Amino acid sequence: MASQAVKKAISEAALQYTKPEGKVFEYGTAGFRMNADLLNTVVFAVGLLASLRSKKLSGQWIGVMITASHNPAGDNGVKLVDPMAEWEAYATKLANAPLDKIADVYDELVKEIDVKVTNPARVVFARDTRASGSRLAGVLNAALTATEVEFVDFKFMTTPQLHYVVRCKNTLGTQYEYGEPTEQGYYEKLVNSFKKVMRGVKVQGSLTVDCANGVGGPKLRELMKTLAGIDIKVVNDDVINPDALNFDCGADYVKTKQRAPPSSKAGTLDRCASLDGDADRLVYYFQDESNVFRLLDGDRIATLAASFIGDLARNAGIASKLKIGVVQTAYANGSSTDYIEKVLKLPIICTNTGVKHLHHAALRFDVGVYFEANGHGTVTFSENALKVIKNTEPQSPAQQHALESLQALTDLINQAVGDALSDMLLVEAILAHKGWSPKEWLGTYTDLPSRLVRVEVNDRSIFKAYDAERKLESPAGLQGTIESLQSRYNKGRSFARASGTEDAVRVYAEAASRSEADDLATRVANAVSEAGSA
Ligand SMILES: CC(=O)N[C@H]1[C@@H](OP(=O)(O)O)O[C@H](CO)[C@@H](O)[C@@H]1O
Ligand SMILES: [Mg+2]
Repeated sequence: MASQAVKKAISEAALQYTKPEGKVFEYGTAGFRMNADLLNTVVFAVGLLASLRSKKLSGQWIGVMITASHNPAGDNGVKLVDPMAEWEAYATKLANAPLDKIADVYDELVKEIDVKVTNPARVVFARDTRASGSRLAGVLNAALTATEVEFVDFKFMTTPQLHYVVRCKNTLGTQYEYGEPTEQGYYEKLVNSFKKVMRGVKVQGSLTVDCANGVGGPKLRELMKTLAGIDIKVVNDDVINPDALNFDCGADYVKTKQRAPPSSKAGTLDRCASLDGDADRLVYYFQDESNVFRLLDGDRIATLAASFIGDLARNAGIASKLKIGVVQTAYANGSSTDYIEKVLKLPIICTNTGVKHLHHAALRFDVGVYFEANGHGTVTFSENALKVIKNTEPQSPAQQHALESLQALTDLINQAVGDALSDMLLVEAILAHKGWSPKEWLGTYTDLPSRLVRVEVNDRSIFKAYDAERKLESPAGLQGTIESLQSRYNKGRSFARASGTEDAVRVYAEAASRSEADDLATRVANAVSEAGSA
């Protein structure tokens, strides 16, 4: 049971805030995310939750990130750094508790989760550059203070930087020590490993990086202070104008609109990349000789990384000892799936949408390459993989070079979470090794034209998916309709699922030609709309 003093402190702190009337909160795929004005009590609840979670894990460091990623500047959000399926329900419960009862709900959870309240609790938190961030950090501070948590406020950080710090703090002094738990430690790890991976090769040409006017901008500039060997042109790094964030720029804009930010001045065949608002998503693109916009999305980064790591493993003579695999979602372009299976000859797991599902599945491989098509992703290395890479005795200089490159990759890649800055260095290193421009990268396979449509319905919860969200079990009959529609198109594939972050159903369709993909998407969207208004 929580002490009377703690309960009193929680009540007093909570009553400084006002709960938005009639609003029901739910912890979703991306934590809590909404208009920043509604978030005080939600952030307070997450502070209490972080305290419970840390105590439950005997004082392990828990990370809390205040961000709304690619959402408009007026939104904000909050999420815990570690994936926590069953804890989402506790988060929801605390967030919806009336403020005068929140200390009692906290206490009920202490009992329900069986938390030893005398355990220490430790939390680190950070925020992106949104104007509302400092107010919300203050709320979090109040919740952590009330529950007597030891905490560190890292101020501005990218989401992956906070993940990095959490992992470093929790592995300090163990055999899995991940690095120095500071922002500087993060840059040093990236810069040093990039240098090692780049031994003997050079990055060709420049890279223009659109930072979505978010926290990635200043952090990329910080990284560039010690990073050698790449000519990076930073654009859209205005964090002063509060409305600029994600406006007409950023990874989400580029992926959704399938075009470069209007402000882009990049020339033909120039390599460009975009980050999202909290720098955990990355996409590449360029303008080809016919001035056609060409996107290199998460599927492309996954195939590039899988092919490179596969080659290195073969050159290092350890391919038979490492199970390399790729994890995708239903949104992956069918051509990328084909390429992975038929050309790279690697196994694929398809999971539900949301990085936590992909990350979890990736851990089933020794080297698990996972990316969502929209650019969230990374590569995980198992304990066995790390051991094999470290302990194999090279029999030739070529083998030694491959082993050293693999070793450096395990440091360059942020294994805690998908990280746009780390992924960017990975892509740059691979292109340099392969001697590829983005054109050769694009040439590995041809994407099927695809279309993503958002359909608003009365109640999206009636759309229940299965088979990694590729099929619908309800509303009854809809799956049959979708299948009969897609069978009419050459290479037609379509599915519908309720979004986890927006009040809508998403429809995806791909087919052999642009007009077929559009047509299939429209027809399935109509069927969804009809089923959703019944
Ligand atoms: C099709 C799509 O891009 N869906 C996104 C989106 O999820 P939805 O559940 O589709 O709203 O937001 C998630 C969180 O950022 C991200 O992981 C996911 O990839
Ligand atoms: Mg993001």
